[in-house]
Amino acid sequence: MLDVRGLRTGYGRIPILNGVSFSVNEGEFIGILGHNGMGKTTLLKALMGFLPATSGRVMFGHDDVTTIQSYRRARLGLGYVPQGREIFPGLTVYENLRMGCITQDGVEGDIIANVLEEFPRLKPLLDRPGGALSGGEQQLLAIARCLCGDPRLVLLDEPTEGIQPSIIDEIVDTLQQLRARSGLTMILVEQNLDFIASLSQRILIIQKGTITREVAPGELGDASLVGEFIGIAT
Ligand SMILES: Nc1ncnc2c1ncn2[C@@H]1O[C@H](COP(=O)(O)OP(=O)(O)OP(=O)(O)O)[C@@H](O)[C@H]1O
Repeated sequence: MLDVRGLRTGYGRIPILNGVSFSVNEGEFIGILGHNGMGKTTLLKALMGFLPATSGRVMFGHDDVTTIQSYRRARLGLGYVPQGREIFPGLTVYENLRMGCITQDGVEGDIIANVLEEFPRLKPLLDRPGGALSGGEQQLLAIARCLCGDPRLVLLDEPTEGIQPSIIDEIVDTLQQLRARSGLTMILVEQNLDFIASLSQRILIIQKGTITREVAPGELGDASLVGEFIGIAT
């Protein structure tokens, strides 16, 4: 579904991604792990087209999306849930979901009702300002808003950051159900090893702007591997 070859990008003249190559099959959940500052968020931004590729190629299905604008990538089925969630705090939960429908031709109310079936916790909160939700509820809202755009591949950046454990479990359950029911594909950037291990089929390790290794979820229990390649204490 996604094939990335030799992708390079950076900020101004500072190179951050130095030739990233990997591929994702339809229905797969792929985790990306790495030290702080290794380029995980930069990779997701480059895949969405928020940062231009300086070289390399990104194929999404049969489409070469390397140079096309972000809104066209979204229309082709790429969805993005940014780090920090970036919901609209002054808009209600329902209005936030309406924003997610902007690229869609269907009936807005039907799209939102359909998505809310997977997010029962949001149903009683529809009239509440997004900024009045807890961090976990905001994360669920950000994922639900993304799904209103009917993505085939979702890029999810550090969804557990600053969120209490009970809602982290709920996010895991929600994403597992989505995978089972809708065959969603996902690239997940995370620092929470339990979270990434329970959702990912394969985990790619990013070091200094390249993918250096692929590990199975079970290998994240190996403290020496985690310390050497990921730098997170278990
Ligand atoms: N807007 C920017 N301008 C210049 N440099 C940036 C910018 N955003 C990020 N960087 C730098 O790019 C590098 C990669 O950042 P990135 O956010 O992709 O890392 P990350 O692996 O997602 O880290 P974290 O786990 O801390 O979110 C870092 O050195 C960072 O300081």
